[in-house]
Amino acid sequence: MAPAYDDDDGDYSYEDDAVEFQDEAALDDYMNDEEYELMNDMFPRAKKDLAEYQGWDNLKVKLAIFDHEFNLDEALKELKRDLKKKKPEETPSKMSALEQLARRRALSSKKVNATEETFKLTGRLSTLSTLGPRERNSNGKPLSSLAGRLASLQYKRENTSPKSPDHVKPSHSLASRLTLGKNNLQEQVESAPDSRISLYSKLSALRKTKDSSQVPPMKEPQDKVPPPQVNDKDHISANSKPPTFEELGVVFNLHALSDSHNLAEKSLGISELVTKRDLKEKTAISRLKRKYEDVHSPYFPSTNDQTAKKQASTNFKKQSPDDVVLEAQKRAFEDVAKVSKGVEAVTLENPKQVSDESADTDENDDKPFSKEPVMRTHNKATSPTKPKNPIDMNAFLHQKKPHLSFVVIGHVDAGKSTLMGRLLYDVGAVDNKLIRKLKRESEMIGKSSFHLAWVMDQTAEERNRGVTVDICTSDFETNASTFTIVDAPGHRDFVPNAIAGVSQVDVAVLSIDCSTDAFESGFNLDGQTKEHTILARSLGVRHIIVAMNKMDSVDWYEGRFIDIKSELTNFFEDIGIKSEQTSWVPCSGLSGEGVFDKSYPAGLTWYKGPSLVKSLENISQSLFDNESAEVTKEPFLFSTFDVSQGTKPNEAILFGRVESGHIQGGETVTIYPSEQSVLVTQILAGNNQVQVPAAIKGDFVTLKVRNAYVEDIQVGDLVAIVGYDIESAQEFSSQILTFKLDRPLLPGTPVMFFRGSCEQPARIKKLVSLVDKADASKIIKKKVRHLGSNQAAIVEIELTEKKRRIPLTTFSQNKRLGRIVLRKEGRTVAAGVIKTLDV
Ligand SMILES: Nc1nc2c(ncn2[C@@H]2O[C@H](COP(=O)(O)OP(=O)(O)OP(=O)(O)O)[C@@H](O)[C@H]2O)c(=O)[nH]1
Repeated sequence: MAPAYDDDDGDYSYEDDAVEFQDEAALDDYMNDEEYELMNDMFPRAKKDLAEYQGWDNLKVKLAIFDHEFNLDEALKELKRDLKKKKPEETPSKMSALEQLARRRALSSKKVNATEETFKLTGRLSTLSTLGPRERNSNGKPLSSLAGRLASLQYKRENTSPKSPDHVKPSHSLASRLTLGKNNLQEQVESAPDSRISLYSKLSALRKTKDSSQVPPMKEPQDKVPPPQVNDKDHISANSKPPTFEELGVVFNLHALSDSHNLAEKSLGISELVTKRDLKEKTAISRLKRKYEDVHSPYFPSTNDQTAKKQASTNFKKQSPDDVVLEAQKRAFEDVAKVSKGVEAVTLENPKQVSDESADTDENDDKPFSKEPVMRTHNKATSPTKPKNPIDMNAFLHQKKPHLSFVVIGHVDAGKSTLMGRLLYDVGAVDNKLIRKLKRESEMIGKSSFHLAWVMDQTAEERNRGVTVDICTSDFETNASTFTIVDAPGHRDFVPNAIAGVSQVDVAVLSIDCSTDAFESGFNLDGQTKEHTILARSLGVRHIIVAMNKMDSVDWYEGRFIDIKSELTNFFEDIGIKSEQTSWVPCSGLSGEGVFDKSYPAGLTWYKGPSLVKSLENISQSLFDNESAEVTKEPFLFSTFDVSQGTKPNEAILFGRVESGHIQGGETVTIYPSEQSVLVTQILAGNNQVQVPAAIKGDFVTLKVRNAYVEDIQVGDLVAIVGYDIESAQEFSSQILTFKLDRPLLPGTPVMFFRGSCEQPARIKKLVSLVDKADASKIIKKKVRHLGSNQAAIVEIELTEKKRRIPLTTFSQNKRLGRIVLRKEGRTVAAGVIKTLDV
């Protein structure tokens, strides 16, 4: 029978002695915390002890331990009585010592040979000169794996070379790097001169038959090169030693590697190959194919077990979650590039010269778009409606806990998700059952340290709304405050999502990986620590809490904390973040010290400040104290992060953030730019979407509205109380500060415009003037031809998506909604504020 749950003390209680468990998960969930910990300690030991036995599974072993009340010896005794021993040949420990030695030697010599051969081949693929000789230890064993060396070479290239316009950066994961390398190799082979392609076409064709879904079809050379002739001299017998590429007469022309501009895109860096000598086609190709696949299999060096190897290779050939998102990003940028191409073709003097090809067309209308926006507007209400059950807002504010939204930013792998998973777990926002489930699932794929990071992902999956805005939010509560976490991905390719995330919050938690060398790689190289922080500053984040994370990995060493803090403080000063806007908390997301209430290790005496959660509570309270008075005076403004159709006709569900003022059920609001006035029927808040009587500035809520035309509402639309009009515009003047630029910004330069969750293709229409960075009212220069790095300027910006205007507010109207970010070719090029609309 199913275990019963005792709600009072949070423990499971036995209703019946004969409890049956269908699977391991059921037993895990049945145990209380203490039992679960004991089990986690004993179970691995039991498994080890039963290695020579067959016929057991995890549930059986766990049940035995559980039934013997965690007396491991007794449990094992009983299990061994019931189980059969494996046959001698299946038990390596039963082999004679000599046999074991012989087997080990045979295996290791096989592995060394394979690795050496692969290294020869790969060395040529990725240029030996760049990799350098492989470091070995005193026993002659390689110090780093081939895959590691390839990944590090790739990493160096990505981080030292300018990026080409449409470059989509590879995922940081090794698997993705190697997959990308494989694809780049393919692309380069496709562009190789026809006369040199014959061997490669064969390789490609072989690969294509095997994995047609992964590899794009190879272009056939225009003039086919006759197959290489085979003569006896060059005959390679099936029994001979596998040839190296030199023996096969194949060399790579590496001149493309010197082209530093394209280096980042070239991945493994092969541009051409030339067949020098003839070879026996069949044997050579099958060998090459094997080697090629081995080299490009991310799993190659790790195992000799063929089944495992095959399974792993198959798994790695599937698109990883990273790859799926990267692919979507790539498509999005391709669309932008298409639009930008059309935009570039337009001269400023004659903006209507959009070529027919690049002009956008409506699916239902074959005509190219006109300059006039295609947008349905509705009848805007002019008089407000009263709340259905009016409440006294002052009394409501008095009893309401302060609310704070924050984003977690930082370099890839800085431990952001783990930190948030830990935080949610420790404050009680996720239950034990979920954590145990995630632990089991992550252990199954050998990534047990990720189980806390999966907490954020898990909640994201459960909340469909994350899909549109590509960020996820999670609510939690402490005794003092309520919070909304906005999770921003660290990877460079997700910066647009990070912008959307950062622009929705009051505070940023900057996660810094304090482990040895990790901070440096996230900071000094082209990492996201700097870009995210600059974005946070540009988008009006009020306070940055620096979570000095992974301090457990440096034994809570104060010197490390001080070094990183001083380097970051200099950087903060450079970008105008004041010291009173920052707090510093040493912590470990993995083990929990410094996050909520887990105390620091006894040895850590140098930090006496608040934990991460306490720091968040302090800021939340002080912002609330300073601003709650304004809430009753400001007009209600709301930005939309997600829109869906309600269950009733003409009902829309809008998820977003209250940007100013307050709202109650029964009030009428207008949605811009479609100017449709709708009635707010319900306000829902929190992870459980509980109905609340009112929402105030800073709250993340869902508004159920009636009388809506859902098809005319989009992410990024603004909602305002009746009587407060919002302009919708396509052109505006802006005061911007440029970032580090590879190329100057010119009139006509296409950019991607970001305002909160709203993202639109745009272009710089006019450079009006250069202004003083400290005081924008001081004009330094008029008649500006281009903008370089780190310059402050007044510019006119034009949105190039003509079908729909977007609702805009100036900075003076709303400090948050008036902020913008401009990106170009995957890089943030400027940030600023909107000064005036429709210039
Ligand atoms: N020693 C130690 N390792 C940690 C800590 N926090 C995270 N890690 C490890 O660091 C790795 C990355 O952690 P994540 O939480 O996935 O990092 P992330 O910043 O969310 O990664 P992205 O979302 O890919 O940018 C995982 O292997 C974690 O187990 C910590 O406090 N101490």
